[in-house]
Amino acid sequence: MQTPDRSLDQMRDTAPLVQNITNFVAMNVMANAMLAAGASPAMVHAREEAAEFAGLAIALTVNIGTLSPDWAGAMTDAAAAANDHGKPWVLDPVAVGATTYRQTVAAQLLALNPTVIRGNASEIIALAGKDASGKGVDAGDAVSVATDAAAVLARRTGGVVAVTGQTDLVTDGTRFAEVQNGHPLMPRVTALGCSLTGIVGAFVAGQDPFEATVAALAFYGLAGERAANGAKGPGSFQVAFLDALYTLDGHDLARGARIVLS
Ligand SMILES: Nc1ncnc2c1ncn2[C@@H]1O[C@H](COP(=O)(O)OP(=O)(O)O)[C@@H](O)[C@H]1O
Ligand SMILES: Cc1ncsc1CCOP(=O)(O)O
Ligand SMILES: [Mg+2]
Repeated sequence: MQTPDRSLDQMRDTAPLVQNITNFVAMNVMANAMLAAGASPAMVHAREEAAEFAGLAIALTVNIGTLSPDWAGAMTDAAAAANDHGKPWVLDPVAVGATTYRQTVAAQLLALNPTVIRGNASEIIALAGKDASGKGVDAGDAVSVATDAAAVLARRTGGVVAVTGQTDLVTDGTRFAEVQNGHPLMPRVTALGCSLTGIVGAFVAGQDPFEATVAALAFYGLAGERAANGAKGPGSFQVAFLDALYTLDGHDLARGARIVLS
């Protein structure tokens, strides 16, 4: 398995162009997080150009946080184009369990076999068609409760599923990894899950999806730990978090990643 520090270095060496079709809340937060980490984000969602841009970008991320019909069409077009071009793409099924419309669009996206699905436990459980306890965009279920749903989705899509929360879980249906990095201030700042999806997109570009996803989660969680050191609350944490994504290097990650494989 490639070590997470090598994955980080490879991502930074290539500074991949990642197309993101994300939500209105996340757009700025996510672009800044991706830039700080060393990637090159582009938020491109018009249906007239989304698929064409997917051919230019190295990877695509799709997030259903503030969904509307026009955007949903751009999402399926871009994901299909990414598949046609052999580019990896990452699905963030924000609040999928909340409404029938989200479930319908998420099912269309799932049928396009995302390379990686990244969501909180309630989203992963709902996406697998089971009863979840999500509260809008926030999780109401523990990550451990989503293990079976994650494995089912991974086998169904042939991709990787990452369930995030207090301790993260990554699986490709066969391999499982627990990523123990992170800090409780992270879910107190909006769009940090969405931003992580963008970071995963940057790591999977040209890398093994399972290894790259594990590395991205460890890197992100460790940046959260570093940022929390000295933060007074969500406001100062958010600023320090951007700095930590920028300053954290391969040596820090090799020392600080807490990953358990099974
Ligand atoms: N209670 C927690 N303790 C430590 N890290 C957390 C906690 N909750 C979430 N995180 C971290 O926050 C990041 C975003 O995950 P999450 O909050 O699950 O996403 P979302 O915002 O989509 O619900 C991940 O890196 C995750 O590990
Ligand atoms: C608050 C909100 N409402 C619709 S999308 C969104 C952002 C959700 O971000 P995250 O899933 O990263 O917490
Ligand atoms: Mg989310």
